Amino acid sequence: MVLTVGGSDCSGGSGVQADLKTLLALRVYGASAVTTVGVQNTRAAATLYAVPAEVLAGQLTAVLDDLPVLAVKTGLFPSADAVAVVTGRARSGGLPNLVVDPVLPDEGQGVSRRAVAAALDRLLPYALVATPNRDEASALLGWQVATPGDMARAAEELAARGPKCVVVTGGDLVTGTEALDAVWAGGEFRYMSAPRVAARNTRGSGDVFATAVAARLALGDGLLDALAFAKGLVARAISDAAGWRLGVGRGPLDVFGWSAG
Ligand SMILES: Nc1ncnc2c1ncn2[C@@H]1O[C@H](COP(=O)(O)OP(=O)(O)O)[C@@H](O)[C@H]1O
Ligand SMILES: Cc1ncc(COP(=O)(O)OP(=O)(O)O)c(N)n1
Repeated sequence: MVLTVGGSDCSGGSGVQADLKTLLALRVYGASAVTTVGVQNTRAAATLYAVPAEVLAGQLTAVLDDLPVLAVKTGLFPSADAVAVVTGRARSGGLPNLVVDPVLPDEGQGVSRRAVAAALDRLLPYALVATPNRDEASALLGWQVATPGDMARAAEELAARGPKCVVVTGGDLVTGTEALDAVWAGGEFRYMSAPRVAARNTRGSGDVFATAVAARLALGDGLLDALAFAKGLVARAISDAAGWRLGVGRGPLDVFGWSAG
């Protein structure tokens, strides 16, 4: 089973809702610890209502002290304090196969994006895998990650901070026909590529990708196999959702493959 730690997206397209659906699609039991409640939909960015740090800590204890968690995935945190709760558990060795998707909140409403990024930097040493997109990698590193070459350099620099593997995802990088991710794993670099799907429904693609990695690790895959599986799943799920009209904005992925029949 996998524990996902992240924000609630009431519209169901990202956050813990996307994670739990992805786990279900992969026949992996999922538990969740909610860091923040997002009021959001396909049109509007989230207004976040943080769950108190002690409630987050209580959720982690309730799940980890009882259930056989084989991998943990983290997503959106509303504050540095919330990240610190998870880092505390990680430090005591309690978070197996930790996949950190360093989703950053928007600045404002008392939220400091910079403080959350700094706190995530302290969680990274405990991660087996980190999966920042270009924007998140830029915030963590303090320089602009723009080109595929930058993504490669960013993956290596972030790996030097502790994770065994870093995938800098390039979902928003339109440079041709491929959706390109930069992977640093086991001291070696490679690009991971799949045909770019021309689709508007890509909400939660980072969540689906990172959760699929955690799920496959929990099922016993090696690291590179888990990454390859997740890459294929996310491309297929974006493609299958291409005809969906769930909300007027950027809609969710078809993780179950319903459209494919
Ligand atoms: N249009 C697309 N076609 C195929 N793969 C995509 C597309 N958009 C994103 N991906 C893939 O989805 C995964 C998540 O990447 P990304 O969208 O960058 O994450 P995030 O949602 O965190 O910004 C990556 O493997 C990326 O290459
Ligand atoms: C609650 C919540 N909202 C938004 C996100 C971001 O999801 P992600 O997959 O990283 O990015 P998009 O593809 O939706 O831009 C989240 N993780 N949690």
